[in-house]
Amino acid sequence: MALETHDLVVHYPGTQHPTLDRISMTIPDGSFTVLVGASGSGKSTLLHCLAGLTTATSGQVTDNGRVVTAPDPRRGVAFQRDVLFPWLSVADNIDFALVARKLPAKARRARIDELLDLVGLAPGVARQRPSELSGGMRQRVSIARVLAGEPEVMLMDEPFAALDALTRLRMQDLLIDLWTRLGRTVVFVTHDIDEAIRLGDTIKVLRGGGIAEHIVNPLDRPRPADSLADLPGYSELRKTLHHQLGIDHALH
Ligand SMILES: Nc1ncnc2c1ncn2[C@@H]1O[C@H](COP(=O)(O)OP(=O)(O)OP(=O)(O)O)[C@@H](O)[C@H]1O
Repeated sequence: MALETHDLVVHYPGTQHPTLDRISMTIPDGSFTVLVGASGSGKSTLLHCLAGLTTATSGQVTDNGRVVTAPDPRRGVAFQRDVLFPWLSVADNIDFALVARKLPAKARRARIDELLDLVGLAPGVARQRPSELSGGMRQRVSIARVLAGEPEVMLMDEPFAALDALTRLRMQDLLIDLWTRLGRTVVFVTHDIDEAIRLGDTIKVLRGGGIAEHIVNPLDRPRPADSLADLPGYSELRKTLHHQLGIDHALH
């Protein structure tokens, strides 16, 4: 089964061209897909359509064959800025997603401990408020909350963009680890070429309202951050992506 778009068009009122122009694609279950593209190419719009947060002008999104018309717990969404409730503790923020699933109190407490452990946070963090945590820790809590909803599909809109370089690499490792162990589908938006190369099995390049390129990542896993450039195929792939994103033209 899969998440699919069928001739998906989004044309925002007052704009000359459609942002998404008849996009048809298939995201198979368990795959890790990265969406890249220049600013304004429609990455967030496409992700929001997959989530059911944005309504298409025409065409449709289907999730396992069922037309997507609204957000659904099957599809968890993570944003660039964490959207934690500042007045709630970390535990209560995660609990929010568990209550929605109507789990009994005892099971919820145990699940919060498990989720914190899964994203590499110490149990003591549960009592803290988001404002007491670093950006990296807040994003870990955000991911724990998305996971608490047990989504089949994780839709991630530049979730690590606001983090410092080292924390970002650690979060990529965490995500790869979770994806490998939990076997969920991930669709991940980024601007960052190395992030796309480390994470994605397929990399879709958005340009001119469509998917200009669909690249199957030839790099074997693991793809360690400190030796990424040494992996066979890295330079070629990086060159291709630079070219596809028009970065080489911008530099000359
Ligand atoms: N609600 C809206 N109303 C009108 N235009 C919009 C709306 N949302 C997005 N757009 C326009 O659609 C285009 C695509 O935006 P989108 O945010 O999807 O691109 P993006 O590739 O995610 O960009 P970025 O990398 O800068 O986040 C932009 O030109 C943007 O101004």
